[in-house]
Amino acid sequence: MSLFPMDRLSDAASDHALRSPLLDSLTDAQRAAVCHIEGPLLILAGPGSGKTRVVTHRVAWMLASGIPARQILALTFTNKAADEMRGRLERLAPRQAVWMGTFHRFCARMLRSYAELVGLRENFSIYDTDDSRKILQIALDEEGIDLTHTSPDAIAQAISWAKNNLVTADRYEPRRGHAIGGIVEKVYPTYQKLMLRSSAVDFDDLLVHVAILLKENPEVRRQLDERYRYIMVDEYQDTNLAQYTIVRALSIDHPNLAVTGDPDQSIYGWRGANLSNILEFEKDYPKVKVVRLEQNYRSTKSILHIADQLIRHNIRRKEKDLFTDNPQGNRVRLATFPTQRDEAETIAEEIAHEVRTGKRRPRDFAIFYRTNALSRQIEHALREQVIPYQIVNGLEFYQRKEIKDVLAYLQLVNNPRSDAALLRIINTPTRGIGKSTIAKIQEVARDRAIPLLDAARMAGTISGLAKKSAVAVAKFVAMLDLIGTKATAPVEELVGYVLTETGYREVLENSEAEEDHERLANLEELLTAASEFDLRNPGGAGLEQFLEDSSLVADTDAFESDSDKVTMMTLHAAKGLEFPAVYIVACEEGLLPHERSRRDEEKLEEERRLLFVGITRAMQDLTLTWAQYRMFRGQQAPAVASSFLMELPRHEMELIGGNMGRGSAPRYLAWDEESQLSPEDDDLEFPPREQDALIDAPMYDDVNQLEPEEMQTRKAKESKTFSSGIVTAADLLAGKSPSGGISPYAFKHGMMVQHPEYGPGQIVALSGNGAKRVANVRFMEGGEERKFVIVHSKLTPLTE
Ligand SMILES: Nc1ncnc2c1ncn2[C@@H]1O[C@H](COP(=O)(O)OP(=O)(O)OP(=O)(O)O)[C@@H](O)[C@H]1O
Ligand SMILES: [Mg+2]
Repeated sequence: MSLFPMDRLSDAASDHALRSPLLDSLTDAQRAAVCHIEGPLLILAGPGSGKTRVVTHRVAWMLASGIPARQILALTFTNKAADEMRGRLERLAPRQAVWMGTFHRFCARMLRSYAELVGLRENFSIYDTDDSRKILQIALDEEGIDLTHTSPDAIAQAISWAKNNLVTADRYEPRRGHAIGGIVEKVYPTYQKLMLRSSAVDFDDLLVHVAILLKENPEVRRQLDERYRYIMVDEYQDTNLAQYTIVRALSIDHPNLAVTGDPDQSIYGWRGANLSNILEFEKDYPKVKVVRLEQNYRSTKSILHIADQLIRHNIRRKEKDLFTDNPQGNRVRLATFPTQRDEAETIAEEIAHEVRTGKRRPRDFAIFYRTNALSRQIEHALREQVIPYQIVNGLEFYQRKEIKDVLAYLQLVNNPRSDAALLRIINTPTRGIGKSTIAKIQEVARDRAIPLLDAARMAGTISGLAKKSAVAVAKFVAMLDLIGTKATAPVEELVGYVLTETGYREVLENSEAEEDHERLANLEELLTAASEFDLRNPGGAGLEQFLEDSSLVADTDAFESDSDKVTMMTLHAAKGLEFPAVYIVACEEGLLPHERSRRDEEKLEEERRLLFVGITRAMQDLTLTWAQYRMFRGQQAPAVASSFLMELPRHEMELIGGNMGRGSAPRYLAWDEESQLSPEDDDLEFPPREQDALIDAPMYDDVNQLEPEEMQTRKAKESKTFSSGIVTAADLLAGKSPSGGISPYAFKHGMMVQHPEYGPGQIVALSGNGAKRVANVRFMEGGEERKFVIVHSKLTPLTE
């Protein structure tokens, strides 16, 4: 590319900078950041201000300045972000081998070179959550721990938390009062031991191993610091201690570290991200140049204003001003729906309408939600409208059973020590190796501290093992060895071989079941993925890389930015992206903010940032929605509008009940004028956040997990339930429940209440969720205590 003649750059860089077309499209502040190459740099700025754009341009600028591509490292939070950056860079400076990718990918790559230094083999496996849970279970069994009061998930999370904070197994000390600490203390070292024995790592290990590697091997650290002289980290606000340590270790001799971040968009605290990493950057690197970007290029004034009003409610933040020269745009919409079904169907109809009238294309739309389970109903509605959509959750494909099975065979070929892989397929497809046989093999492995496959090889000599079983195991081992002979074949060939040799394909082909046909189709898709991989890696012997790629598919990877489809994703996955029209659904208490944050102000602030991230993805149109009833564990439960909605300047928004207008006809309820709040209603008090009674809002993670038949009955129930109590949006926003009473969450412990028959009393206990929320009231007269299901009761509060 001849845009930036190198010889003119060195001395008169800034002069040249003003003339380079590469820099033309940047503001002064952005240009200052792009051209600051030597020394630490902190780009601190709000959403849509061009941080990511600066990183990309900066890479192009460095290349133009003569810095070799191999010295540049750009770390992103998601593969998607890296892909996008690569795409942008390709346009600015084609065919340059700059390393761009996620921390996890970078660490996987480092570990391949230095595996032995951390006790792994070069061909180590990367276990996904499923596989690591299997190992955790073995560790629990080995330690003889029976989980009664906690779950493997909770233990796994505690271990993950420790790892992200670089607390290794030998240094783990349970916190006082931490209920599961004692279990973690026992099981964490065993889990690690088993992982090493399998020559496997979990996602967190990738980071921890590299952080420790750099800490304990000064020479390696020095070499890598030398190699990666220019490092950039986008979304730095979401780095955890392990990531921080890695970046820091690589920027000591060459402190050319540029990070971008927005503390208001820090949304991974629950995973150990540490906001102080960005806030203390200036302390770590006293000579840092700080660049602030204040202009937003993404959103309309309306959208930006709403975002700003929301985030102001966070106390733990530095205030910053963001402005935009973009037009005012449409008002942000706040829509209330009777049920989740209405919500889904109306959104789908509206999108269909805009697509059919040629106003927008499917890819202009994005729908965000707090948890994945919320997507099902919307998917259904979009399918009904024949609108193409993609769910951005790459795990989906690689999490499918048949895919994981076949990958497990490949994993064993690549790393015969992989116990999780062996356990997965030793009897899949069924080949007469039962549970007790597997248990015996496990016993031998444990006693001799050897991998399961090695124990399986000894089947003939294992005492107490029936001859038939021993033969089955021997056959299995022989088959694996046979597949192993193809290890260096192109991956597509190897996959095909596995499908035939194991009988996997045959079993599915002979099956009448529809789902087995679907499985076959998925395996065809895997073959396609393998052949594409082979094309990209013509050298062959790419099995290890293929496995690495498929296990590092994070949930934002499946995003196809070029395809013309509506995008559906969680708010977490939406980070860094932008769309012309955005819907954020299910803005309800218990969901957003999530139930988990209910008693923790810091977590609540993180939830608010999450909504802030969602809002600031929108370029032109933004709609926030909630439904008065949502299905929860098969029951329609009354929902309560998110307290965050109450923090928005509703008089500046378009408030809609049920029907969202814009061309589509009202479908469900004739919401009248009343349902729209007027500016004076702004002082309506919706259940104050701090109150205790705002608890127990249901968790919706398992909403929509129902079987189709069940769905039918539920739907019938749903419409029945709903018709029994319709209230206006205004009522609901005011905190009134569908029964016409006050929201069950407006009652708190100790509150004085009035009952028409029993007179005044005090709430002495509260329990249950939503429609089943119960208050125990002790009445003044006679001191009698009575229980009430709040939504059906005639209780009214006497005190606020
Ligand atoms: N100087 C500019 N001129 C024109 N468009 C710009 C400029 N700077 C940024 N943009 C555009 O604004 C949008 C937002 O930029 P970008 O994604 O880099 O912001 P960001 O700060 O990384 O946002 P986020 O915090 O959400 O990740 C992009 O479409 C980008 O191309
Ligand atoms: Mg960005």
